[in-house]
Amino acid sequence: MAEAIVKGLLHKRLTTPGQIGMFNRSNAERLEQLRNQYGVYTALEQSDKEKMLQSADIIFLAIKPKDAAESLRTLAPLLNGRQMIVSLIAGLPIRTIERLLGQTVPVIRTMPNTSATVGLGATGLSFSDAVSAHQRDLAEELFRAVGMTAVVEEPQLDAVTAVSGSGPAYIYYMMETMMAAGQKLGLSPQAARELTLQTVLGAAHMVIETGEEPAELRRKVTSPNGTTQAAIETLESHRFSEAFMHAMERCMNRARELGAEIERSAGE
Ligand SMILES: NC(=O)C1=CN([C@@H]2O[C@H](COP(=O)(O)OP(=O)(O)OC[C@H]3O[C@@H](n4cnc5c(N)ncnc54)[C@H](OP(=O)(O)O)[C@@H]3O)[C@@H](O)[C@H]2O)C=CC1
Ligand SMILES: O=C(O)[C@@H]1CCC=N1
Repeated sequence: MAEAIVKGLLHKRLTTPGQIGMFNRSNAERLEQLRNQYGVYTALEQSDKEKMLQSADIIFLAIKPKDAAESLRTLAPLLNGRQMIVSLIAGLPIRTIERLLGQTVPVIRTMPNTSATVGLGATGLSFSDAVSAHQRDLAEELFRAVGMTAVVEEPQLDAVTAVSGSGPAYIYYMMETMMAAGQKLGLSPQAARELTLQTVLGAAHMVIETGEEPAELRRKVTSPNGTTQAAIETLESHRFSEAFMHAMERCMNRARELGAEIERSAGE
């Protein structure tokens, strides 16, 4: 996810590689690849990581929820009151970030998605009380450079995760199935892939460019007693819509569980 944002920011020329520093826990090969590909600074040694954090204006937290508590505890003594923290971590509440840091700092909690890589990301944002108007504008500008943004109340970020954070995976899952089914029905792998891709792209563009609701556009594809009706009825007989609704609820609840797990470990 960090790479998606860096790639998007550089592509839009919102910053320069020399203003970006990246590090991870231990994967030197991955850092070398990022340095070669984007020209960003990277740090391997602990002392270099600390210097990078101390001199940063904006610190992006792009670590997995399971690593959040330890990382935030390590980060706490390196803060100088001037940095702004931007968290991408699913489910992790601002209050837990502040608790783990042991201080009140400007925290921007976000839920982006990987489509930021190609400038078509969708990011939900919420702000802690310590975030100034200027910092809000800056954060929105950063994420607008890689797609669209929506400012929401913090609890709604878990719903944003269910819709757009994890959303690309649902579409890829559907595409995988459409391609496999196309092949099973006799198309070549290439034809099944190309037709699926163009169908997904075209459908999204139709909603954007006609301004019509998906339900209306679907109605226009569905001839009475025709092929589409037969397909949709089959999906409904398998409770597709209900299953999808359950999946998204489960996604949102999982984000909350992840946050609660970190909160528990913050108290230990
Ligand atoms: N992937 C997605 O589509 C989205 C992800 N997110 C959120 O983004 C976050 C990152 O996810 P994702 O990019 O998929 O995960 P990745 O596993 O790809 O990246 C996590 C990175 O964190 C590094 N890391 C772990 N512990 C530390 C540490 N103590 N200090 C420094 N670096 C550390 C890892 O380094 P190393 O490899 O060396 O261990 C790795 O580079 C998650 O919290 C996720 O919820 C949000 C929206 C979408
Ligand atoms: O699967 C995950 O936990 C992360 C958060 C949103 C997308 N990927």
